[in-house]
Amino acid sequence: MKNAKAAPQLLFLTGNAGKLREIQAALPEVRAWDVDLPEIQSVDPRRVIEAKLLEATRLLPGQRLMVEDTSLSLDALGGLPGPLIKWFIADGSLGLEGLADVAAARGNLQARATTWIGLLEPSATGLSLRFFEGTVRGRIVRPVGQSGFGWDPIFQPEGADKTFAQMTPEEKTRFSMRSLALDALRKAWEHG
Ligand SMILES: O=P(O)(O)OP(=O)(O)OP(=O)(O)OC[C@H]1O[C@@H](n2cnc3c(O)ncnc32)[C@H](O)[C@@H]1O
Repeated sequence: MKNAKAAPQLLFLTGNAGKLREIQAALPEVRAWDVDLPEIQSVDPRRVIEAKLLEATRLLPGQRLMVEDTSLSLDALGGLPGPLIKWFIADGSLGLEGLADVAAARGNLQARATTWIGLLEPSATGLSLRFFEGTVRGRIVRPVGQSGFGWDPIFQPEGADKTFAQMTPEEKTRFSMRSLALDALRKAWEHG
């Protein structure tokens, strides 16, 4: 089995149940580690991921660790909020409606969603850190749909006529940035 060496101790550092569900659907051997680590602020997700992984491996040396960062970038805002999306859609902030309003008011609905996965593994020479990325383009629409999580209700990926939140989990998997990042990771595993 190609993934045999991935089992069973790949720890996914996350407190997000939606992300965990989707990652485990693709990689059932992944276990969650919901640890509260300081998160540096940067518009480069790789820097945020790397800092988290290095802190985590200090706490739990010798483990294979995974961190994932998913961002939503609006062309109407020059690529923001990107990795800061969580704060834009938090309660009391702009929210999904507000983001959709901004995109519509600026006359540009184009957006891209990107998942970065960082993998930190013990290696013969110390630690190996690898990144895997997946991006899909789409458009921002008024919130619609009940499934999924986060900003799923306002993102309609290219090639689909509904938002992630209107899709079944299988449909979202077919269109999602996370699937592309996971494909890249699996390819790297297959090639050793
Ligand atoms: O503990 P971690 O894994 O860091 O979880 P998080 O919720 O902080 O995760 P991110 O920074 O990657 O996510 C930024 C925001 O984007 C949301 N999000 C992540 N993946 C998503 C997806 O596939 N669809 C919709 N929203 C998503 C997520 O709920 C956050 O509000």
